[in-house]
Amino acid sequence: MDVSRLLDELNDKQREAVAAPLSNALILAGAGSGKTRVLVHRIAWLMEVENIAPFSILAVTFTNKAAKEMRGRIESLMGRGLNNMWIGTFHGLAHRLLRAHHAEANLPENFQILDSDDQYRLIKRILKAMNLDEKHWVPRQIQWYINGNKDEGLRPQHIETHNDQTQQKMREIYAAYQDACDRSGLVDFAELLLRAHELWAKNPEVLANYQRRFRAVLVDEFQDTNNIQYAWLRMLCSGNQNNIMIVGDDDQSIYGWRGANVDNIQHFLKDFNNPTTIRLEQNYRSTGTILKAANTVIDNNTGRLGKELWTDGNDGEPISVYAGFNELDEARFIVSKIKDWLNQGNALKDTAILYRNNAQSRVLEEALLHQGTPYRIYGGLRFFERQEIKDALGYLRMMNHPHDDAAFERVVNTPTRGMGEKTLSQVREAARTHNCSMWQASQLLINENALKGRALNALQSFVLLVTELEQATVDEPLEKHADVAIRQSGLYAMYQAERGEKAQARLENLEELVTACKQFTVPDEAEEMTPLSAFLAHASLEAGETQAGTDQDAVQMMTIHTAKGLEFPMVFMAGVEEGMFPSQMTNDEPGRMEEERRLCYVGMTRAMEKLYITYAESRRLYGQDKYHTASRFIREIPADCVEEVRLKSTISRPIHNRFSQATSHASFEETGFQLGQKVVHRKFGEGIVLNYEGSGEHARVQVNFDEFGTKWLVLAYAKLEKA
Ligand SMILES: Nc1ncnc2c1ncn2[C@@H]1O[C@H](COP(=O)(O)OP(=O)(O)OP(=O)(O)O)[C@@H](O)[C@H]1O
Ligand SMILES: [Mg+2]
Repeated sequence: MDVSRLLDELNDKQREAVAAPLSNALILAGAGSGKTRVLVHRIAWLMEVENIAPFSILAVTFTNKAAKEMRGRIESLMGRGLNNMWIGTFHGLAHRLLRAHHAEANLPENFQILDSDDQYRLIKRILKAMNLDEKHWVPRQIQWYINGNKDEGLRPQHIETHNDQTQQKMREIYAAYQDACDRSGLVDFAELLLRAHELWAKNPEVLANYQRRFRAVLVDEFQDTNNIQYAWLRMLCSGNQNNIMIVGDDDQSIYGWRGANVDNIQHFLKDFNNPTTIRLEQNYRSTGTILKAANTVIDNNTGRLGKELWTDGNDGEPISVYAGFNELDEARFIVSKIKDWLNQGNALKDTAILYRNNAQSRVLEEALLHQGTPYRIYGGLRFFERQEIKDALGYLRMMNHPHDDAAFERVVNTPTRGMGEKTLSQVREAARTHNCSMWQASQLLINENALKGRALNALQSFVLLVTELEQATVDEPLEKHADVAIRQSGLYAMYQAERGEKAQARLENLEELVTACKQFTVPDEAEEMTPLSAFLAHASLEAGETQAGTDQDAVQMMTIHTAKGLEFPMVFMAGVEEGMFPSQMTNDEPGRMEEERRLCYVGMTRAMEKLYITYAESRRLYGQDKYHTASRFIREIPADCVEEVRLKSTISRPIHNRFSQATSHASFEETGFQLGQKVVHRKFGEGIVLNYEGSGEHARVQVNFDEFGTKWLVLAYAKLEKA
C-alpha cells in the first residue's frame, strides 16, 4: 500500500498527529477540526507503518454507531477487513473483557446485562423487601446513588457514611441491590465498568496480558470519560509498554451530569508518561457564519483550555432564527422548511432536528406525520425499550438463562396467570433464604408442597411454560426462538385482545422483533456466544442508538446529546427558549449553565451549511401554557450572523430588541384571545391564533384554519369564538 495515501487529504497539523512517533499524545481541538478523521488515519498508519497488528489495537468510541462507522472507515482505507481489532464503547469493551474472564471476575459464564429500566424495577423491589417507603427513598435517587458510586469505583464497604443514618440506609440498599444482582448473575451498566476495572486490579496476570497485547490505545471524545473509565485506561497504560492517543474538546463536555469529568484531560497530561499535545485549528465542517456564531457563544464560558478555530470556507447563509407562537407553530415552520429542502432536490437524511429533551419530539413527529414526511428517531423511543419488546425479551432471557431474576419478575405474570403478589413474595423470600435464583426457589416451593391451589397452579404453569419454550427451540434458528417466545407465551394473544391502535403498534413491534432476529448476525468478537446470548447482549447494549427499521430516506431526529460527533448539511435546533434550553433546572446547580452552553455549542457545530434555530413563545408543558423568551444563547450570537424569519405580513422589529425583551402579550390578551389559542369562525371553521397586530378597533389577528389555511382577520368584524 502506498503510505502517502494515508496522509493525503490531511492538513499539516493532522499529518503531524497521524504520523507522530509512538508515544502518548493528546489531540485537543474544537468541533469539526478532524479529530475523528485523524484517529481513523492514525490507526491505519499504525498498521501500515509501525507494523502493529490489528489484534494489538484498542479503539474506544462514544457510541456503538460511532464504533461501526470507525471500523468501516478504517477498513475502506486499508482495503481489507479487520475482524480482530477491538473497537467499541467503554461498556462494550468491558462486556467483552468480562465474558473472556468471567471466572476471574466472579461472574457466571452467561451473566446478563441489566439495563437501566430493569435496574430501576429491581431497586423498587429491593425497597419493598426492605419495607422502605418509596416517598422517602425515591427509587430514581437510589439508582443515581448506586451508579454514581460505581462510577467512582466505590463498593458499599468503601462508602464513608459519617454515622449519618440516611447515608447508612442508602449504603444498605446499595448492598442489598448488589447481592440481588450477584445472586442472579446480573450486571448493570456501571457495574460493567467497575468489574472490568476490578478484574485487572485483582488479577495482575490478566492485566499484564492486555498491557502486552494492546500496543496502541486510541480514545475518541475523551472529554466525556468518567473517573472509572479514566482509571481503567490508566491501569492499562501503567506498564509503559503501550502508547495512548486521546482526542477531545473540553468545550464539548456534556455528560458532567452523568459523572463525566472534563478535568480528565488535564489529569492525562500529568498521569501519563510524557505526552505531547497537538492542536488542530482548521474547521472543515461548517460555514464561516456558523463557526463564528458557535465560537462567540462558547466564549461566554470560563476556565476553558482555549482553542482557536477558523475555516477557509465561505461565510454561507446567515443563521435563521424563528420565533413560533407556540410549539405547534414552531413544528409547522420546521416541517415547511424541510419540504422546501426536499423540493430543491436534497435528501431528507441530510437534515436533522435536534432538541434538548426527548419529550419534545412528539409534537415534531406529529407535524412530520401530518405532512407524510418520513423521519427516524435516534435514542429516546428505543425499540428495545418498548414494553412489549421487553416482555418478549424477558421470555427470551428466561429461555437463555432461567436464573435471571429480573426477567423472571418481568414475565412471571405477563400475561396474567393468576400469580398473586403474595405468592411472588414467597418466591422472593425463598430465594433470599436459600441464596438462590427465583427460578430455583420456585422449584423448591413446588417440590416442598409449600404452595396450594391457585398459587401452586400459577407457578407450576409458569415453570412448565419456560421449560416448554426451551425445548421447542433446541437447535432452532434465532428467529424461531423469538417466534416461540412471543406466541407460545401468550404475549401476542394478550396484545391482540387489547385492540386499538396502540395494541396494533405493539403487535407490529413484536413481528419486528422476529425480523430483527432473522437479520441478526453474531458479530465476530462474540463468536463464542450462542446466537441468543449474543442477540440479548446486543439488545441491551445498543438499545435505541438506532431504530429498527428501513433504509428509507428520512429526517434524522435526536437530542443534542445523541448528536455528538455527527454532522448534517442542514440542522434545526428546536425549543431554544429560556426554561427549555437552558433548562429550568440549570440555575439550581453550579456549573450547569456552562454545561448547557457547551451543549448549545455541540448542537450548533453539527451544522455544515445551514442552521435554523427555533423557539416557541408559548409552550404547553404539563398541561399548562408557559410563556418563554428567546434563550440567552440566541442573544449571545453576534447580530451579523443571524436573520430573523418572520411571517410575511408582520411588522418587523429590530432583532436584538426583540430577543432581549420579554415579549408582552398583555395588550393583545385584553381582547380575550391568546396566541396559540383554538378559535372557531362562522365560515372558516376551526383554527389557531398565530399572530396579531394593531390595537383597539384596528386589531387584527392571523389565524391558521384547519381547512382554509392562514388568514388575517379584523377582530372587530370577524366574530371569532373560542373553541
Ligand atoms: N483535512 C481535511 N480535508 C477535508 N475535509 C476534512 C479534513 N479533515 C476533516 N475533514 C472533514 O471535516 C468534517 C469534520 O471532521 P471530524 O468529524 O473528524 O471532526 P471532529 O473534530 O471529530 O468533530 P467533533 O468535535 O464534532 O467530533 C468531516 O466531514 C471530515 O471528513
Ligand atoms: Mg469527532
